[in-house]
Amino acid sequence: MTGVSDHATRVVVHPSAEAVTDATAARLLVTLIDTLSVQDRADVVLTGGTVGIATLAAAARSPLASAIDWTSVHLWWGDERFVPAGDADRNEGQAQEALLGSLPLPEENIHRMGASSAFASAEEAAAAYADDIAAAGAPAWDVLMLGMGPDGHVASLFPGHAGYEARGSEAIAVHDSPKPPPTRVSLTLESIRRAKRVWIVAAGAAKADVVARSLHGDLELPAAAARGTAETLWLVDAEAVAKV
Ligand SMILES: O=C(O)[C@H](O)[C@@H](O)[C@H](O)[C@H](O)COP(=O)(O)O
Repeated sequence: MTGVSDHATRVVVHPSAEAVTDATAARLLVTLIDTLSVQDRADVVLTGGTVGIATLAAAARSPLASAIDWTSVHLWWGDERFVPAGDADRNEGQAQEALLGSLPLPEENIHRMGASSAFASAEEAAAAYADDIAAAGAPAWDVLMLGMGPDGHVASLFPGHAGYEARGSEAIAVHDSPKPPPTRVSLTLESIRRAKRVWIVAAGAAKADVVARSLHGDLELPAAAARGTAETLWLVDAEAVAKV
């Protein structure tokens, strides 16, 4: 894909899931401090999932969070569950509770994907999100974090599903997701691959098979195709790399 460099994927192995989330939170906050020392604005794409949300909770506990000018940080999502606003399944609600609510973030910096209470279809929510991204100048995401499912999905791009192949748009509707809830909105692989830094966070033995397959370049798995233009990092625990 154009613009994607051929840098090697790097794997950082931590001793436990907790160490993954603590270290990823610290890495995110330091990267934001660094980024905002050389540019006016940073665009970060968040992920749902256990590890992703625990990372945000770890960031909330970190003293580094107070060293960041949050008015210059814009937050986006890699995917969202198409359920009503306020539903406990919403990735943005979980992120709000874990971190966003404790930060001095202007509301206009929080780019949530649409909920089913606001949009008639996931297609409309995806189109509105693509418009939001275009209005922001289609940023090269400074950091894009992705959780990974035990099937090798990232965001809501699932192996063998049409969404993984989608081209020509920033965001898509996903139906019949193998992971509930079934209807979702996701960034496309194209949008993901515009990121400067892609960080895949994963912990636990249930991920060991797909971590090994992804790192061997098995492109049936969306996780293997998610790469940044400057950096592709796997931030994992020892159990998740046991089969590499
Ligand atoms: O909407 C979602 O469910 C997530 O965005 C999803 O892509 C998640 O990140 C992975 O499934 C990993 O989740 P765990 O960390 O809970 O295994």
